[in-house]
Amino acid sequence: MVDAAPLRQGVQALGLDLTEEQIARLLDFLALLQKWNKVYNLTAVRDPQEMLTHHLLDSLAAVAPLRRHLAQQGGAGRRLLDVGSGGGLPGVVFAICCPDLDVSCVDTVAKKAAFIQQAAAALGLRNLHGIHARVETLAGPFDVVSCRAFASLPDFVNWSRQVLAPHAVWLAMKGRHPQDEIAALPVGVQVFHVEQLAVPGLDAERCIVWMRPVA
Ligand SMILES: C[S@@+](CC[C@H](N)C(=O)[O-])C[C@H]1O[C@@H](n2cnc3c(N)ncnc32)[C@H](O)[C@@H]1O
Repeated sequence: MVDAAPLRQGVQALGLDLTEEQIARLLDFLALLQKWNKVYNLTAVRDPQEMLTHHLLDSLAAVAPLRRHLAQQGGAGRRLLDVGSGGGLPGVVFAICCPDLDVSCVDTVAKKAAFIQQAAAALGLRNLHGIHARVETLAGPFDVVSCRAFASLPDFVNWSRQVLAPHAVWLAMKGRHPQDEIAALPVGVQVFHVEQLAVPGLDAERCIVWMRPVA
């Protein structure tokens, strides 16, 4: 089991405002991930401390930028699609931290989508859904389409373009600034912000590439 203290410290370092219930849900999610990873092979990361930094805090680093974007868009009832979500990263973390956001996690692997459904029930998250499909086959509309450790930026936008609502954006979590991938983006996709992230306890470069379609 992971102790709550390092998570609390990380959340504080990120300047995130989370309730006790949200902290408890994050810890419960980590416990579920550890338990079912042994059966389902959800992630290659097995060490509990590493799961905390490399998965939970890494995903939490994108929460403040996401909340800011949602606040700018205004209004509740927004829908996010997390593409190639695997064991639910960052989708489940977004669903816990943004209760007004409806989050769907899509993955081609059935047991991963089933795990998300199971996590939604176990954690009491009515705003979380697991979808077993290839993203290319989905229809939207979604207001935000996210991914982490998924594919190159050109593949990500080409495979998910059809699900975008009007004024929707892509939120791609990346390591180092992916200059080559940005240069290879198709015409009609604009990068409007590359936002650097600092993950507590992780000495690695992280960023969000924010993109939108342009006429
Ligand atoms: C490297 S994992 C990343 C998982 C998670 N996002 C993370 O950060 O830990 C990539 C995931 O994308 C899924 N995937 C690959 N191609 C896909 C597609 N076309 N549509 C949906 N999921 C896909 C794989 O099954 C895998 O679970």
